[in-house]
Amino acid sequence: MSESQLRQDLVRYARSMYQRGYSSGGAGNISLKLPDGTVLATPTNSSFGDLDPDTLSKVTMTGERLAGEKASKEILMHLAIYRQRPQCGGIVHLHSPWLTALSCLPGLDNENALPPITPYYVMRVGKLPVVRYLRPGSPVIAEEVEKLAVEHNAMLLANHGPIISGKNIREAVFNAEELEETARLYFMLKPFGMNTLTPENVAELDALFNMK
Ligand SMILES: O=C(O)[C@@H](O)C(=O)COP(=O)(O)O
Ligand SMILES: [Zn+2]
Repeated sequence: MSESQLRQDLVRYARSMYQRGYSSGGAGNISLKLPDGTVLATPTNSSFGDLDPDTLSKVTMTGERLAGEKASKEILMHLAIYRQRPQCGGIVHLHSPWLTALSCLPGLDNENALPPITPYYVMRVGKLPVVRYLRPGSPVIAEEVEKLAVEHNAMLLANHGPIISGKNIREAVFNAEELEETARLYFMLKPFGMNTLTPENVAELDALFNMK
C-alpha cells in the first residue's frame, strides 16, 4: 500500500473511532509503520475527528521528526512497541470508556486485567497486563511498555487507558474494538459473577486461531 493510502487509512480509522466514542476531544493517539520503516503518527493535541492526512507526523524509529506536525507525546511508547514486535504495523492508544473505567478499578490482576470470557477476545488479545500509573508522555511508560510488548499485543495503562497493537492499522483497530467490547461485557457481568473459559479452552484457541 502506498504512503498516501496509509495516510488516508489512518485518518479514516481515527474518524470512525471518534464517531463511536472511543476517543473524545484530543484524547488518544494512533501510529502506523510505513513501508520504508519510518512511522506515521497523530500529532500531539490533535483530534481523531478531524485529522489531516497531509499534516500527520512522520518520525524515524528513534523519534526524530521528518515531516508534519509535532508527534504525540506518547510517540516513545509507540516506538517501543514497534521495536519489540517486528510484525507490528499499527498501534492505537485510546481513552475508550469501558477500558478506561477498568484501568481505574482497585484490586486489578496486574498480569491480566480481563479474564478469558469469550473466544474472540482470546483469539485477538488473550491477556491484558497492567502498567503502573505514570504520567502521560513519561519516558518511563515507554520502558515499562517495551518490557511487556515482547509477549503482549495490548496493555492497560493504570488510571489512563489501553494501548493496543496489530499487524497493521486495521488489525490494531479490530483488536481495540474487541478489547473495548470485552471490558463492557465484563462490567455488565460483574454483578452476577461469570463463567470464564478454562486453560484448556484457551490453549485450544491459541493453537487453532491465534490472531495476535
Ligand atoms: O493522555 C494523554 O495525555 C495522552 O496519552 C493522550 O492520549 C493524548 O496525547 P497526545 O497524543 O500528545 O495528544
Ligand atoms: Zn492517553
